[in-house]
Amino acid sequence: MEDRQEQISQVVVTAGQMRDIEKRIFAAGMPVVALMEKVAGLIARRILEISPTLLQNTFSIPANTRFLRVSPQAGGSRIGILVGPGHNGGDALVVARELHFRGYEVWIYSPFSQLKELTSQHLQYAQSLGIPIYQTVGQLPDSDLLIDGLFGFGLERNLTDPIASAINQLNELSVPIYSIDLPSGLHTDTGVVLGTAIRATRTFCLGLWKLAFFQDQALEYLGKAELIDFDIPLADVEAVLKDVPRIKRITATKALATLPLPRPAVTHKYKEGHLLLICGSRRYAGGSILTGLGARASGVGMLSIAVPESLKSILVSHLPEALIVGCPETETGANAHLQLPENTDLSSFNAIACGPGLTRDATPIVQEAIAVDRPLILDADGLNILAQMGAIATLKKRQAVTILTPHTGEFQRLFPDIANAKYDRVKAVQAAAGQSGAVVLLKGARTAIANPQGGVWIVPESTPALARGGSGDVLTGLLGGLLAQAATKQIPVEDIVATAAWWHSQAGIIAAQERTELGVDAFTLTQYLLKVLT
Ligand SMILES: NC(=O)C1=CN([C@@H]2O[C@H](COP(=O)(O)OP(=O)(O)OC[C@H]3O[C@@H](n4cnc5c(N)ncnc54)[C@H](O)[C@@H]3O)[C@@H](O)[C@H]2O)[C@H](O)CC1
Ligand SMILES: [K+]
Repeated sequence: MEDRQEQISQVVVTAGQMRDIEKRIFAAGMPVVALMEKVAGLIARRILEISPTLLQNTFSIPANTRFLRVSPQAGGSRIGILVGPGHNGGDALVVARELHFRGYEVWIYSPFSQLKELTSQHLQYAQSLGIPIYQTVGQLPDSDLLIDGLFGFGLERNLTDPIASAINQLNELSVPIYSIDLPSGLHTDTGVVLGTAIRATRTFCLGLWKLAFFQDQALEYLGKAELIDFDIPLADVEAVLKDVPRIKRITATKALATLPLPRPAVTHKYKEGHLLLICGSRRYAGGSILTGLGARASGVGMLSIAVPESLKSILVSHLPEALIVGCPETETGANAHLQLPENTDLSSFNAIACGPGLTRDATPIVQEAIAVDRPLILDADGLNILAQMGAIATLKKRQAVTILTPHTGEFQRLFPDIANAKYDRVKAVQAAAGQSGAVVLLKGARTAIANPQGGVWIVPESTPALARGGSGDVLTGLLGGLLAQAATKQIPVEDIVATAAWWHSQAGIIAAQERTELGVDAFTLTQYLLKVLT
């Protein structure tokens, strides 16, 4: 059983679920005011840890800093606290008080007249301490850091003036902004900007990760995100989430535990999976090589690659360990149909991955692959051809596992009736998996993987370095190899897909760190895959 911190770090919740979890905590006797003190105390401590430069004086902050008492005349930096009407504002006011007591020059921006009771009390106390309070942006003094406590997961509707234009002006100040729980203005679940939103330098997500953190359109507002764990009992999380399909972040711990490692001491190549790749065309020879290199990195025991006959020699030269199957080709140089060596039938493969570099002229071979009762991954033109065939009706006929790995454009062609792919990718991928019965991986800055029961894995970090032709081919090969190796094990397919996507993005991140985001072409990416594990 994973430890508490690992379990908490995987959980992703909606605003409603967070509210229900909070209600349980308060119903169990935890006073709201106490929780606010605890949470805001953790936030204040984290701010001081992150921004030692806030202390403009000669103090050096020892690593185990509790709160350093800076004498007021020491003239620490100026910190502006943005206070909203709800408990997000309450959190911010507690932070303001604590920083004030430690000698920081603090001021408060509180534009709302109607505040929740607890928030109003904290504001009153701040005022009694002599902390200056302003109601309009025009009055605000300079600052070196802003703490955004305007709105958290209680934001329900679009922001309007005056707060909307105030937020736009605050964004223009080009002063670092640390947001409490969420950048104010983001929808907690979809990450959609409700009118306008704070562009945070950092965001401290409170207690449990909110869905917004994994919606592509939120990323430019979140800044560097981290979780502030304030000891939410797992029992409360389970009680609220027990009957709903889980949305989880894939973590290194989970991904590494899903890999086919360590290998049994006694094994042989046929026990470590046999993968068939159906890919390539005269026009896109490289796609088949990249897919093969991705499969190689997975460690799969046996690799067969079916390509048009004219590509056979180049594949052999790049992948000498693979069995290259030269297939008849169409006059445009596409894979016409599968022609396996005699006495080899498709049931000898643990998994089939079909699509990279096929072109649209390879419909017959995609139909053959779909008709085979073996675990099947469809990608690239395999998906485009499936879309032409009608994805949902076609896949309903399959018994064996199907995995689809579309990017947004392919997704829309496959599932034209699923509208919200742009605004709520998690809901969209859940709908696609439910309707098609397939495990669907929707590529993006935050790739999401859903199973037909609605469970979702989200890959919580990636790199724009991967936005290049060919990186998807590498993922298909890597995933195919892991799927083939897992055939004899009882591992949920979506876990394998999430592990492949995590592995792929981690390789991109390491490569980008060493070579910049411009230096991660698909071939280089294949050379970094094993660096993730070593
Ligand atoms: N996660 C936890 O367990 C804890 C959360 N805390 C903090 O509390 C907020 C949630 O507080 P809540 O009062 O529910 O909502 P907000 O502070 O986010 O503010 C919403 C507030 O504003 C009103 N409102 C909603 N939409 C608009 C709008 N478009 N324009 C103007 N006003 C709007 C709404 O009526 C609410 O009153 C959470 O994020 C944490 O920061 C606890 O303090 C600690 C534990
Ligand atoms: K906020």
